[in-house]
Amino acid sequence: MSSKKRNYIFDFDSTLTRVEALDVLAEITLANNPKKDEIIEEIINITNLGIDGEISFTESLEKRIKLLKANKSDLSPLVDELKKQVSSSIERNKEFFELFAEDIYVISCGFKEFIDPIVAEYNIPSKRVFANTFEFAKDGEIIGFDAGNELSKHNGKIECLQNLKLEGEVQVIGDGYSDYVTREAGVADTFFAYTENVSRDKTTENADHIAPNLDEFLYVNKLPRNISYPKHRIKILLLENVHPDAFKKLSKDGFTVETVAKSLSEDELIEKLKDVHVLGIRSKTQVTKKVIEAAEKLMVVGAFCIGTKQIDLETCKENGIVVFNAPYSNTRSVVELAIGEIIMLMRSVFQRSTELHNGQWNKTAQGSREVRGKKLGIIGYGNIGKQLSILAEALGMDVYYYDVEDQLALGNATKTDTLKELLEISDVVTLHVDDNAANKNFFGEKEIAQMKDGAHLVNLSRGFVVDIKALVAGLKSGKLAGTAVDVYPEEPRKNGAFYTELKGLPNVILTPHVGGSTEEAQKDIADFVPNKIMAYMNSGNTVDAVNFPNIRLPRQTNAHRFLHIHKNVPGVMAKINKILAQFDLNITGQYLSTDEKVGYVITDLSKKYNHKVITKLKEVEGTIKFRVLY
Ligand SMILES: NC(=O)c1ccc[n+]([C@@H]2O[C@H](COP(=O)([O-])OP(=O)(O)OC[C@H]3O[C@@H](n4cnc5c(N)ncnc54)[C@H](O)[C@@H]3O)[C@@H](O)[C@H]2O)c1
Ligand SMILES: O=C(O)[C@H](O)COP(=O)(O)O
Repeated sequence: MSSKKRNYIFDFDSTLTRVEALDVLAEITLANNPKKDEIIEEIINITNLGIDGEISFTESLEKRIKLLKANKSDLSPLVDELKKQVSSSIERNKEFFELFAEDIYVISCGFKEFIDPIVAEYNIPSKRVFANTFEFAKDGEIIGFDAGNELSKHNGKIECLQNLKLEGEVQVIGDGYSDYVTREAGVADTFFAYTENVSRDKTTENADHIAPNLDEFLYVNKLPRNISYPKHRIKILLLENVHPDAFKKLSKDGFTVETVAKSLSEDELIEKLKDVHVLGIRSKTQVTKKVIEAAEKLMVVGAFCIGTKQIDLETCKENGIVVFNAPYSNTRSVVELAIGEIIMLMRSVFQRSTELHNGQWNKTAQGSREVRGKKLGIIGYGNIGKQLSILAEALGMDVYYYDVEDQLALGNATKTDTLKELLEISDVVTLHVDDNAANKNFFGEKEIAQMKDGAHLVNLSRGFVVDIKALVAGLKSGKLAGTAVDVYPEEPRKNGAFYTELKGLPNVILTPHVGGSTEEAQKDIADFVPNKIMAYMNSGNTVDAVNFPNIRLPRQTNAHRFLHIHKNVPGVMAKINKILAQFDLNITGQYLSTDEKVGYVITDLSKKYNHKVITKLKEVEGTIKFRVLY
């Protein structure tokens, strides 16, 4: 903190509060006026013209007061309303106003009658509030304002500051013309454009700094604040058309979010991730070792899907990057598509449809069967396989399943001991194995040969699981009666041309990896993954992380939290605790979780401590990442 005396000059309307007070007063006074909306629009218009400097401020004030038709008795409800409308970041940093009470002034072109009671709650006495005052008629009607007050005039804040003759540096924080001209006029040293409630181009263009909230202002000035790091400084990049709800949710929480509709190549990703803290992807983006090692600021990767094999999870872990996914959100969508495709395949519906599209009527029952009573073989009885099992039974199918893990049979499903056994009896085989690399070409010539003649194969799992050449051969030879494929060994990064050897074969349903692409699934993912990201960024929680020791933390209240990620080698914890002891910290909680590679220790401590401890903790050999949260 600078030792030089500094004065902080706050604007009131749309800075300390979220609203323009006279607009709120209009809502009150015009509540029963049939022309209310028209008049309010006119008032807002006049307010903006004044704020932007398009008309003189005196003129704007005179016009508004005339339209308002307000009375003294309207001021009390106005104050009550304004109390509810204090800007969020001002509210959460009340402590700043207490600690720096002597240095804070409010200079406003609003009115002391409503400003004084609001800012009094922030420790700003009336004597440090400079604003206009109303003129009342005998019956209490507001008929004007004190025209002798400099703040009722054009450039009144400049004159007010000149008259104040403040010693030391003067910083002005506001959202409009009357604020930024103070710096131009030389009566303020620095102007902060305050954009938490409104952002005007002219104001931001004329600012030394743009402060999206008070957190940023306090951070830039190294002043005590309620949040360790302003959230808008944390950048989130969402790729691959992630549902817009994710953008909304993360932006609302204060993060700066950018979206890109497609996936990016390795080089593009490296370039883009230079200043990114959180990356959101779906199944296409390859987060390779090279990408991770170049992304120095990266803290979290959110897979807005189930699969995580596109991410080098180990390298992420070694670099202290936590990975989350959405293991359940799109499972129902996949199951519904699988059911639909099983029926379509067994009725040769796509074939009949293609014929008609080509102008050929082919009414036939050949190659068209009901699913009722047929045997469905599910390979991979996990989240998707199990749900499919239930729905298929509801349709009257006889369900068999094979899984490398011991899985409990749901409903009346029958477990087979071997894959061969399942293949030999099933009329339709459907693949729902996970995306682990060992499953590459898991289903090939041998497995197809073991299937019943005229059976069908469905693959909604991963493209590399099936040997496409063997599948094509199986279809061409007539061994298989049809197939539905949603996933391919190579998939393009964005929509456009695509080729597969399966193209043009009869009774083959091809879809472009849309098993999980439903509104419902994407919306659910856009809720689930951002919640995980926010829980980690805001409090350090790693519950459900796929590559990281899981810690569920209580919310910290009135404490600082040290989050230390380190290599899990002997002695690191001892060194950390030795440093904490040396600095005599008042520790209120400590949580540790490790795996064979990393340790994640969280220490909660009371707010007062020697900040040198942070440097010492960062210096501990084996430290991967360290951050402080409060
Ligand atoms: N097409 C899409 O849009 C889409 C959408 C969601 C999920 N998926 C994919 O679907 C697959 C299944 O997802 P899930 O959520 O059910 O996964 P899951 O992890 O819950 O279940 C997978 C099951 O497969 C079993 N398994 C793995 N390898 C096997 C093998 N060789 N033989 C037999 N069993 C094996 C596992 O033991 C596990 O029980 C994944 O590959 C996932 O990526 C695709
Ligand atoms: O892993 C998954 O959840 C599926 O493959 C869906 O991936 P997507 O989000 O890229 O459609």
